[in-house]
Amino acid sequence: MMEVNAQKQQVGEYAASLVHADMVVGLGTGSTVKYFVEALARRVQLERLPIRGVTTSKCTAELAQRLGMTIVDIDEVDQIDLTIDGADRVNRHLEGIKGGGAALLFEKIVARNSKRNIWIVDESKVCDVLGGFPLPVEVVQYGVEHLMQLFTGAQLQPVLRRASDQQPLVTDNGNYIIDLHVAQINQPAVLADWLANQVGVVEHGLFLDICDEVIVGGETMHILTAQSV
Ligand SMILES: O=C[C@H](O)[C@H](O)[C@H](O)COP(=O)(O)O
Repeated sequence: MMEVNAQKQQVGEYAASLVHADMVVGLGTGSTVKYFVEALARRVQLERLPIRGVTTSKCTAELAQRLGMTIVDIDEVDQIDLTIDGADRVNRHLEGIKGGGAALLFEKIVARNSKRNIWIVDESKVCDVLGGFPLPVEVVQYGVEHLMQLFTGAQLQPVLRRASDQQPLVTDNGNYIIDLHVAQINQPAVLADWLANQVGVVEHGLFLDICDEVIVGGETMHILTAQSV
């Protein structure tokens, strides 16, 4: 089996080849997207590729700017042509769990405003039923303990995400993340609706009806589409 980082590099570099001149490109977040941004920045330099990027986190914005890419605010563009992002889990219906890197809110806003969304993943991320990775939920800080109790009562096994200093992790938007340790999410749409309706929840990491294609790394890199299900 091809090593995981090699797969991330493989799909990141392939995704960079999908970008064309004059595109507005959504730049996701994470260790897989890092390879994509680096490869795209090389194309920008070598080919003088005129593109503009919209970022999904401070981390990606810093990387892209350091590599010389032109970054614009999402409100400066009418639409994003193509967004390339990673995912923590994806099933064969192209539904995913995202937010392992705490960037789910901006990622979902960028995705919803993109004409086309492509995810790049190593093969360990593909599953039949979503699960096996905690589902991140971004919540406002105020009243977080009450949300924790609500989630506990709903058998969602919540854990407040902490930073390396053991303080609650604060997102780019000043919120907290609660990770729900659900072994299998059999009805993602039902859970997504329920989460979206809870006061204090800003956004959840279930990305449904968003992704158009998934590029999966491995010895035989392949592409999952809605048609291939
Ligand atoms: O918040 C982070 C994002 O949703 C990432 O795209 C996701 O966690 C995948 O990251 P990685 O490529 O590092 O596994």
